[in-house]
Amino acid sequence: MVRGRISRLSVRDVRFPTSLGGHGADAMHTDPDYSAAYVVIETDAEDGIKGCGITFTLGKGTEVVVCAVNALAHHVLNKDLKDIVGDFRGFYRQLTSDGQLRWIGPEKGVVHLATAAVLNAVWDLWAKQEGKPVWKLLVDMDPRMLVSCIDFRYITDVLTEEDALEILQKGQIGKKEREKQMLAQGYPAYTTSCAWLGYSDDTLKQLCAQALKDGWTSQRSQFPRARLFLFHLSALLSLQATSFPHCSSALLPSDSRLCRFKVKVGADLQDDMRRCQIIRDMIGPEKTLMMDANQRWDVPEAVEWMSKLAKFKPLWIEEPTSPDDILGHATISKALVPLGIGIATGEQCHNRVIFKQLLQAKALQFLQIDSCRLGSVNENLSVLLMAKKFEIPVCPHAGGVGLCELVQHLIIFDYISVSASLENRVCEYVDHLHEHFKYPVMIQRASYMPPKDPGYSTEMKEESVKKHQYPDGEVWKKLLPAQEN
Ligand SMILES: C[C@H](O)[C@@H](O)[C@@H](O)[C@H](O)C(=O)O
Ligand SMILES: [Mg+2]
Repeated sequence: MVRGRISRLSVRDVRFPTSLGGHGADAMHTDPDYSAAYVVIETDAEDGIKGCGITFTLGKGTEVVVCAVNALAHHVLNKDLKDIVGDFRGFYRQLTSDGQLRWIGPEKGVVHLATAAVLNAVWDLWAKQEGKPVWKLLVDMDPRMLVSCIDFRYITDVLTEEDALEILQKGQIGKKEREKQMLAQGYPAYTTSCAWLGYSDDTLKQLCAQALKDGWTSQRSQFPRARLFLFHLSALLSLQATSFPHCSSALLPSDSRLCRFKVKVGADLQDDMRRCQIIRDMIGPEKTLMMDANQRWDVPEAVEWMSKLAKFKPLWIEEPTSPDDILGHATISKALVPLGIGIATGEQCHNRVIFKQLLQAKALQFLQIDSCRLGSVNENLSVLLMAKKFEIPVCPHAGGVGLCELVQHLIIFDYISVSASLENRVCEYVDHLHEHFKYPVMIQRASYMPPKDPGYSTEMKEESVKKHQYPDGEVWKKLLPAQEN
């Protein structure tokens, strides 16, 4: 039973100096300090349970998000949790429709990242009070209740409440078996942490060798390059995506030694050629390689560059151009069809509207939700359901601090209650900073094992928060004078 009135909201600026080691660096974000605006909400209930939420940022931006969280706080304070979750759609809309703050959004940028941090804390609190991890709270929730958490404004032309309900009701079939399967085997992951752009060739080789040894192995399915090609072709011939499912298990090889790695590209073509060659040589010709350009290119440049990198057989190119350029993505997607390269995007798609249009324009083959970029579970639910309707596989983004912890809940729920499929699906994993969380992710045999602790896995260790708080935490006190000199 949910209980308590929200009596306090605090937000802290927590930063990790990851840029010093080149961790997380890509073609556009060359010095990322993985950071979080860390929100904690408390209630007047006697249980003392707190809700913890984050949004992911890259250092300097964090203080701006912290301001935005404070500006939103009055919408949450003194509210009964029962009233919030009893009309979650209304509450979501209240936060995103603040008559003044909406002007600096709407539903995008800093104010939306702040909304995500606050709502992530609410979901954590709710799940903790129910004694369940968020994925399980969602899986056990009645479809009508799930639908009542979603704001359908701006997407009813492709997904109505009735459509959503129908999808979720169909998802009830076989749910128990899929839950058992998840608990036993976990959700398949791929790793990005070997090949950040800030790493030397030696580091890349060393981390790649280690990852191979640790078994970044495909346990159930491999992305079928031939099928991907056919899918693109069908799109070109204007066939309905639904009439041509691109993930028929019949054609999937079941080689259990297949691996999944992502490499950063886009800054310098010669470097990319060299680094991709190193990885391909190490992982062999059959294993899965993804590439990520982090929005570095113009549309024609993306096509040209990827034509050169095609020989390394990437499954997808991620964020080839501006995340706002829906038609640009569609053009790139069409051009890369004959090369068998899919388009993945989403980590910087502001909201459900952008995802709607990417799907409508057939501009992506892999949809990457993000647990902090979108308005928390509520908005992610709408995107998972749209992806299901368009039969586009969801492969979540998780490169950042806390993103793996959060997004595992969404993708496990997606499998059990929405997609019912693992074909062409894989969730990103990065091996950084998990030690700062009270309930860190658990990876086994290259799969996310469903978390069992109640909540959204976002609670950080108080000691870590204190040490990394910016600018007065111990870590920054030592670093800042050195950086100023
Ligand atoms: C700055 C970050 O590390 C990004 O490079 C990262 O999120 C990346 O795009 C990813 O896909 O993991
Ligand atoms: Mg990326």
